[in-house]
Amino acid sequence: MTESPAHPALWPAPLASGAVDATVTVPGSKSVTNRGLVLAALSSEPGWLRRPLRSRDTLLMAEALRTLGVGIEETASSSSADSAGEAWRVIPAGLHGPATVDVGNAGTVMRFLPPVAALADGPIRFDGDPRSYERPLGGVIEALRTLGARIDDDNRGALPMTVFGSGGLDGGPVEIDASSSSQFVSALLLSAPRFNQGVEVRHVGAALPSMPHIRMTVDMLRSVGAQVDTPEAGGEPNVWRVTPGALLGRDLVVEPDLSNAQPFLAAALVTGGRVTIPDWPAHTTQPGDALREIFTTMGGSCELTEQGLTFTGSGRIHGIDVDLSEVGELTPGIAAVAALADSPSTLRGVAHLRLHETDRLAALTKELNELGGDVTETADGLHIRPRPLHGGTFHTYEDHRLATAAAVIGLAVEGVTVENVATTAKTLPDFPAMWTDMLDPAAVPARRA
Ligand SMILES: O=C(O)C1=C[C@@H](OP(=O)(O)O)[C@@H](O)[C@H](O)C1
Ligand SMILES: C=C(OP(=O)(O)O)C(=O)O
Repeated sequence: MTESPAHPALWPAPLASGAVDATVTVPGSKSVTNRGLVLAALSSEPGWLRRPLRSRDTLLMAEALRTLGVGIEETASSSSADSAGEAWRVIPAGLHGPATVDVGNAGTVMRFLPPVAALADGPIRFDGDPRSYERPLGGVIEALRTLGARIDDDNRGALPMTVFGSGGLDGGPVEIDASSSSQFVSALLLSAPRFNQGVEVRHVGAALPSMPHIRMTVDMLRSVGAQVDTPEAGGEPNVWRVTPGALLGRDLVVEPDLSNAQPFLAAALVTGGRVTIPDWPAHTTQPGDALREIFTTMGGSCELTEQGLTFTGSGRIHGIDVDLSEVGELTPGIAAVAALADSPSTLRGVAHLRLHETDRLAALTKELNELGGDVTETADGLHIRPRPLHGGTFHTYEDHRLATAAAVIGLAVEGVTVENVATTAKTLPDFPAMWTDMLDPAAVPARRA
């Protein structure tokens, strides 16, 4: 539905002239912002989101909630905790249809909002980018039907579709195969305090990916007063229960997006330099926190201080054999670094990436090989044997993480151009400028004047 840029430009990825040495302030987490918006919209009193991410995915979420009747005001923040000085004030209201929701290609919007729509009164139509029609949604649709919703999915198990909200949902027990996306489970849990009977979600089927994102859902639900039973807390494996009840309006400061910190940390690794990310949380459910260990194994070292996380490259990059099923969204950035390493890598546990923004395994294989790489797809990941790479056009398939991965390669390989770098707007609209600033921090005041 939303227009993509008509002629995606070619962006010459800058070659690093030496070791980077920069402090990079990374905007808020997509996953936290979009959960925070949904929970605030379902609360019984107004709340705040401070330092929210403003990117395509989060603006689509905010717009969709507004369309349903929720008040979301842009406001200068009064909190000293918010040095960015910006916040969203969310004012819950009755949820109404008819309405149309544009999900773009945001997994969080296309999965988290259908349960919200089932609580509205009136039909809510869901549509999005062509790729959104291909991304898995059937589990959410079937689960909502089991819980009492009426849904017309003309594409049978996918978008576009209409949820005929009836002002409430029975809820109760439901089985779901969420092996294609953890967001199925998160979606049902997030709205469940508002279901008449709450929910008992039982994942059946193959392994569930992205567990940290489910923990994020549970933590954020609890922080607004929801009662959630989890497998970790001594419950049954693969079963989550949410008790019905009112949610509190909270004041939430959104953490920096640690997965979006990845290309900048990778720059330190690839150039043997140093990058500091301020406000790196000491405790977090974000999967990006795993980069501390993964990139250290690949050749750097890191230190968490009051200034943030400082990652220092050693000048050597090592291959890695790693199961990324918990942190799948880090795969493109790890693959980029692995292609520049001094030994082969095996990335495992990420078959579900074939159904992300693009088929990430196929796209990484093709694009790295076209630059001279030697990458093969496995059933559930990639084998990457580093080779000397050459310049060329790196296609991004409207995938923000392909674009940032290409920029990492471009630091070390002359003549890499990135097709449609603007696709980074999905979660990081300022990426090209942030990248340039990182490479030449001394020139930032002049550039920004
Ligand atoms: O819940 C979330 O915020 C997310 C969960 C993960 O989805 P999958 O489980 O579909 O990989 C992740 O890849 C995505 O970027 C964000
Ligand atoms: C998989 C991703 O996004 P989405 O939320 O659209 O699933 C991602 O950001 O890597």
